[in-house]
Amino acid sequence: MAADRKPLRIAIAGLGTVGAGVIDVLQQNAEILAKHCPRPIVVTAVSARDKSKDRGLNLSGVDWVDDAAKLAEHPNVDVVVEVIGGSEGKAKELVEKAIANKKHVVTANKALLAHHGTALALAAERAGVGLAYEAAVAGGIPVIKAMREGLAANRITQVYGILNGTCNYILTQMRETGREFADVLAEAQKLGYAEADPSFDVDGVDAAHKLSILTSVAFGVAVNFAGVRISGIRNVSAMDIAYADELGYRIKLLGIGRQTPHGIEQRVHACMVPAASTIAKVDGVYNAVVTSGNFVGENIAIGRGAGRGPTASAIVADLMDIARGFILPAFSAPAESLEPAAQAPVGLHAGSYYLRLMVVDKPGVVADIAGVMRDENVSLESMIQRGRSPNDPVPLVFTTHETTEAAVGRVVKRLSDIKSVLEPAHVLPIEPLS
Ligand SMILES: NC(=O)c1ccc[n+]([C@@H]2O[C@H](COP(=O)([O-])OP(=O)(O)OC[C@H]3O[C@@H](n4cnc5c(N)ncnc54)[C@H](O)[C@@H]3O)[C@@H](O)[C@H]2O)c1
Ligand SMILES: N[C@@H](CCO)C(=O)O
Ligand code: NA
Repeated sequence: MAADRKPLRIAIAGLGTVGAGVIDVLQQNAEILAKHCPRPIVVTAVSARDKSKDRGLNLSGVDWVDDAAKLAEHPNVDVVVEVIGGSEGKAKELVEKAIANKKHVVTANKALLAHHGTALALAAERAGVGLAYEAAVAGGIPVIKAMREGLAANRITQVYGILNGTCNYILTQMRETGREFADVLAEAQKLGYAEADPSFDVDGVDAAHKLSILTSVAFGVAVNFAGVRISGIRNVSAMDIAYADELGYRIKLLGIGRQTPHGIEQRVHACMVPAASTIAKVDGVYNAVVTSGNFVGENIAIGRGAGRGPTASAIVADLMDIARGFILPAFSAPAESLEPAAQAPVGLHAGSYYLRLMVVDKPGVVADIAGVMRDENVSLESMIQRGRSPNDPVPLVFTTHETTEAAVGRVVKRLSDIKSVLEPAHVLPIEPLS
């Protein structure tokens, strides 16, 4: 059968880090794309906030549209590439209108999909168009493709990983160079890794957006962002990073999705992982996604999770799939069948924990703390107490044997009532990964 060689006409909404990257890939890799894909991919229209800005891009012959939503009804557009960002506003309006006008959508917008993914997937299926978003989860790593296609024969029991490049970059730099959090964040922003509002990165929200999408693809359920228990890395201090090293761990911001007997567990938080584990060695802007399938076993993908090139690479691959006529349901299962799933209660999470307390160094303080742990049935695995300073707060570090999040929560609350404990406890779960 003769291949369809009609150009695939695309519109790009947003010409920032990712939008400009898409144009780079299409132009610089034109030859390789022509080899791999029967239909040329041609940019016919663009929209961004500031028309006069010099972006160093060659946009000759490309139609500039002031209102991005108008790209949805542009007569010379088959696919809308949405790289504006944000779960509401112009990005949502554009994507909804594009689908309604039977145009395929490729997006890097995890916030939009985390909040409206199931409804958009349903609309796309009913309209007979593709909704592709490989760039939205773990940037350049083809994780959606891997899970939806390569691992499709498996029952997935768990998916977890490093899902935010900015946080991983910050934690790596803090550990390796001792630099301050704010300093490293500014650098991640300059490198184009961070979200428009970087609190989405450092408070774990971006990783939670991605996790909610991943769990939907992995477990065949409706996207449930509200079901993710979220915390970020703002409270991870140089002291915790040093103690992690001493205890044989690294601190990583992980997103973890698991099937449990109580429902689906979705968590994003900084945690300690064994220094010898694969994930501990994934540093800088790199992301990693580990999937467990009942026949394939464990599968690990590592690559750059943010930045102009890797993100654009994923978007152009999605465009090539559309050009090849290869369009799958957005979340593995047909959108019609995506049901909300029961979420496991947070307090039931079982595991070991690291607790750092800042205390007044006086007799009896350790006994008081140990008494609280005994009362709550939390068993200690180790304790580090170093240095003496009658005038300054001193750190006291504990690791526990397996307990529950609820029990640790009760311990933390009761410790705050002890006068010699000067700050709320710094708590990090310990994940026994291999
Ligand atoms: N930067 C990354 O590494 C990365 C990686 C994966 C996904 N993403 C996602 O890609 C999207 C874009 O991110 P970015 O880093 O390129 O952001 P950016 O801030 O660099 O670019 C955003 C672009 O959108 C334009 N824009 C904003 N509001 C607009 C509107 N109302 N109409 C038309 N254009 C508008 C801006 O002018 C700008 O050109 C976001 O959803 C982000 O979460 C980014
Ligand atoms: N801000 C995101 C971009 C990639 O999704 C990150 O740092 O991972
Ligand atoms: Na990806």
